[in-house]
Amino acid sequence: MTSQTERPSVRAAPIDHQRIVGGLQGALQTKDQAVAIGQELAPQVDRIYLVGCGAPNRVMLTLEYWMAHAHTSFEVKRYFPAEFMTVTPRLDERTLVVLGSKSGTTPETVQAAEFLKDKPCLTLAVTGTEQAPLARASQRSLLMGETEQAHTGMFIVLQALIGSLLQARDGWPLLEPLLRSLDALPGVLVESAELNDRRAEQDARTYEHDRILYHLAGGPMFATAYVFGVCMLMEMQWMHSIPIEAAEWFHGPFEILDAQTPVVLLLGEDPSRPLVERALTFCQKYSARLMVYDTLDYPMTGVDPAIRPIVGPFVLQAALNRFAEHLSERHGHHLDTRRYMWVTEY
Ligand SMILES: N[C@@H]1[C@@H](O)[C@H](O)[C@@H](COP(=O)(O)O)O[C@@H]1O
Repeated sequence: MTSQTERPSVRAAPIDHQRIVGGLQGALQTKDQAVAIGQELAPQVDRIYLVGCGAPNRVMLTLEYWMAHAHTSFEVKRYFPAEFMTVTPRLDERTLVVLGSKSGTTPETVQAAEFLKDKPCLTLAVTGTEQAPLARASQRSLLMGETEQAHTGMFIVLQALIGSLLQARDGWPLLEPLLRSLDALPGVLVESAELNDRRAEQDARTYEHDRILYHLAGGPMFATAYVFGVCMLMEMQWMHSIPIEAAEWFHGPFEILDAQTPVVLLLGEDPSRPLVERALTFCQKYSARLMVYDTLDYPMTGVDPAIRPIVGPFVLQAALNRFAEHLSERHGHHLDTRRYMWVTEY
């Protein structure tokens, strides 16, 4: 670790209201098209495969969770693109394959779309622009535009699509409050980042020298444990940072906990909350080095109460982004620095 005087000048990016809200306008406009495609495809499709790497795959995890919870009559399965091509699941004319990639250039995701070209199924890409290789290789696309906010943008578009499919096919009653709440989400991200900034800075000071962090979450909130733990701290800070499902905590992982072990616990308002609360009670007994982030602490202005559990993972993500920004400043390690990804052959 470099000392204060030698530390390279990396600064936590300020919270830029216009960049966040402006960066999500493309996704908000496209969500109406996503709803229309959902209504059109609902009677034509029986199986939905959700295919993406990294963060898009975890956005899809939240969709898969809510579709199971709604007792959907669709068969739904989520895949990593590389695995999707080796498993080659059933693909027929009543199969919809949704491929998500923020950049639209991730090789495995583009290869999966190419692989599907001579199959009878429907393909739908969710990505930035129509020039993206993924959009070119897919039959249809939902586009978010060029944006730094593609993570939440992908959620907005995919959740609108899935909400519409669920309403048309299974009579899901929450589409209208969902769409209203998605309109409010960009402002909520700014609100949540601002609300957490001071605490995030304090947490970054407290945990600056820790190189190992565990993240505990359940249900759809596991997406946030993964994106924060792996995409942000492992990939962007080179920390040993491990997300664990709360439902699995008592089946091995809890043996690692001692009084020095830092754990980030993420609590949402979805049905998995009691699983995380049980893990929290245990952690409080054996360690004082816990960071508890709870969506109940966030007002989510403009979000319908019934939709809070659905958007909760993205609200905590916005709050935790501040923690990553402040850690990057204290580590002198910019969030864009990679040693292998996009730099070497792999
Ligand atoms: N942290 C994310 C990864 O999770 C993701 O795999 C990669 C490619 O993502 P995409 O296919 O959305 O462009 O981008 C970032 O590095």
